[in-house]
Amino acid sequence: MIVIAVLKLKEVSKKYKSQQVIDEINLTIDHPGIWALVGPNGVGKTTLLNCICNIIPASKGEIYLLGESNKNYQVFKQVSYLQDNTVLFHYLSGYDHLKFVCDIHKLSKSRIKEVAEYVGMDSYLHKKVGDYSLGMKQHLLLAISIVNRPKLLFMDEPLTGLDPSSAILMRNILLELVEQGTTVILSSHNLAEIDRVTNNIIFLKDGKLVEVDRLKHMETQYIFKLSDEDLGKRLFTDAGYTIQENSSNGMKVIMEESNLNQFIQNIQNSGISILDIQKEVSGSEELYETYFGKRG
Ligand SMILES: Nc1ncnc2c1ncn2[C@@H]1O[C@H](COP(=O)(O)OP(=O)(O)OP(=O)(O)O)[C@@H](O)[C@H]1O
Repeated sequence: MIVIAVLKLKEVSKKYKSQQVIDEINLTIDHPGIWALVGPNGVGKTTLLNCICNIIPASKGEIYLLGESNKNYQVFKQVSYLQDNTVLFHYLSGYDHLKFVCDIHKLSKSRIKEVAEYVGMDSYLHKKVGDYSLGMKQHLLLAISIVNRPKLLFMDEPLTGLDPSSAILMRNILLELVEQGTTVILSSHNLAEIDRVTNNIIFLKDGKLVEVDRLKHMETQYIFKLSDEDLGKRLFTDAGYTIQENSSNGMKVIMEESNLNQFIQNIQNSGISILDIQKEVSGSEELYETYFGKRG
């Protein structure tokens, strides 16, 4: 059986004058899920998404969406792209925008109300976009991008301006879309939120993509605060653990969860008390630091 890739990039490059932003990248995504495109400001995430969606032409290479070339505009019946809010018209209402998109996709007007309710913007649907807040515009962009129930959805910084409850709503909507078979590729700087929705991270660095399965890099660290630090240090070293950090919070060690109880026993048998134990699971933030160095 031939499996048609949801997204396929073949040797794609993009140059602005002499600046090589995307450099002969290859990528195949062949099953539904969420992929996060991550990299520092100015690295080329928007450029790449724009090339994929044929908003700007790639300088070189081939791009296939749902098995079709991105030059075949028909494919965009099933593909959506949530761009930044500069694509919105201030003098039109949310309803006007959605009506326009529904007309293009030949969807009935009832879908406008349905999607507005779904993303929580029904109370300001008829207001002019010029009077929207940043978060309200983001809700509208989300509504526009999902109104056609896309099979493939690209999102450039979808969390911009969202308050915590809107971010939770966005997360739930993304997870629901994936359950229904949609593939989502989103760029975001919000690594904590990315960790909540996916383990598939694609780093963009020096024009190249690095695909990472976060699960394979996840480490559990425990911070132990003990009544006797010197004896504690010796216990860790004797058991073969390296203390990663020693601060007023305690001593941080990488330890598999299955070894924790045994180690607690060792500590208790040695006669010292455990004042506190905290657990930390490394996420995209730590992975990001290995590729790009510490943030801020
Ligand atoms: N139209 C353009 N003409 C010339 N250079 C451009 C153009 N658009 C973007 N660039 C340059 O390409 C590089 C990548 O920009 P891009 O907006 O794709 O980065 P990004 O990763 O999306 O950044 P951010 O995280 O800040 O949104 C930057 O150096 C930018 O200055």
